[in-house]
Amino acid sequence: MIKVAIVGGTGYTGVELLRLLALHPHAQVEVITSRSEEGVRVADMYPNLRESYPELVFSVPQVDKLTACDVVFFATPHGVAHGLADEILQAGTRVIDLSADFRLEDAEEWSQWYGQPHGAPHLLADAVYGLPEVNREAIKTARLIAVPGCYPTAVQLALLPLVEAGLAETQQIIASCASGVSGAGRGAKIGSLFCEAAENMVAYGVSGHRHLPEIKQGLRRAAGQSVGLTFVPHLVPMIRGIHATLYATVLDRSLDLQSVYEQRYQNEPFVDVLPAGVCPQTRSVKGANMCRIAVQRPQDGDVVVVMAVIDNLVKGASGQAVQNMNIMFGLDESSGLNSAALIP
Ligand SMILES: NC(=O)C1=CN([C@@H]2O[C@H](COP(=O)(O)OP(=O)(O)OC[C@H]3O[C@@H](n4cnc5c(N)ncnc54)[C@H](OP(=O)(O)O)[C@@H]3O)[C@@H](O)[C@H]2O)C=CC1
Ligand SMILES: CC(=O)N[C@@H](CCC(=O)OP(=O)(O)O)C(=O)O
Repeated sequence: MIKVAIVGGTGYTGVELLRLLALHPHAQVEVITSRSEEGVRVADMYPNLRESYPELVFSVPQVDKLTACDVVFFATPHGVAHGLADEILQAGTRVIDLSADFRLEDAEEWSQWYGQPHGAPHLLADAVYGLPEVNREAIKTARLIAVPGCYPTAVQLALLPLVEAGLAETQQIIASCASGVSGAGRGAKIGSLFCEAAENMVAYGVSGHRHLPEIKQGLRRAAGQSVGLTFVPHLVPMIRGIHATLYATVLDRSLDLQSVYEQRYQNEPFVDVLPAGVCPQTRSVKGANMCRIAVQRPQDGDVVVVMAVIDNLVKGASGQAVQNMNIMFGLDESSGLNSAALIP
């Protein structure tokens, strides 16, 4: 059994890790932290997990307890893993960070977008960007994983087949995306209140969202050159889900893009290219570690429209984190991750 610690167990991604790991045949959660809920039983805070974790209690983060485990997941706000990862790694425990702390290769760029100094630039060389569909080999031997952000997961998976093969113009790609409210975390914020978010749709971060440099970094690696991207996220009144719509100009209209996408992802357990003409729905991935993608070229024109959906808390965060753990520990990549989506 892999001994697991979760730092930040009361947040949405933390409890999603608990839910997924409860179904995992080769992992056991030994430590779960919360500073505000110290001493509270998981079973009392999350009754849906009563049978899975009857004894597990939230404790404050203590390095010796974390390093007694094989792997530590950070489901914490940005900057927390910077402060703790080094000591944990030095003790031989692996780290899977769901925050953005190690996603950008350039510490200076990170501090510009995140508004604080980078707390562990010396660890960046060890960090592997945990998008298995791109980095599977590097993940196998990694000690420190930077789990991609939710929007970056959907947008990159939607665009990779085009940019890797140089099939689209790469200077003016448009990403129009929508997220459910759980993407903003569990902390109280005006914008997450029911009366603000229900029956409403609003764009935000139009002048620059912190996921822009992460997406551009991934697309640059895939394309072998810098990519021009306009990224506009929206908040929509659902709890879970991301819907990404990408617009790009194809270089060759005669290409069968449906086949290109099907071939690129034919061996990927968690990417599903839908049949031609079918549009993906967020509810088809709710609770599942899956990205469903569709590609169309309306009216046989130059513009390709790619649509991708994920559950922000699963393939966009905790599910992808478990997928990384499976790869790092030499397990079947799908261990504990095969559940179907929840409908409705
Ligand atoms: N929500 C989403 O859809 C996604 C989130 N992410 C990222 O995952 C991370 C967690 O997100 P989410 O679950 O939404 O966040 P939440 O705000 O819901 O939860 C944050 C958790 O971190 C703990 N925490 C806060 N500050 C500290 C600290 N200084 N030291 C230790 N623990 C701390 C909190 O517990 P306590 O204060 O009691 O210790 C809480 O359990 C974030 O970096 C987020 O950006 C990534 C992809 C998607
Ligand atoms: C709806 C909403 O607020 N979404 C968050 C992104 C989700 C997320 O947590 O992404 P990270 O993993 O990069 O932190 C946002 O726009 O900042």
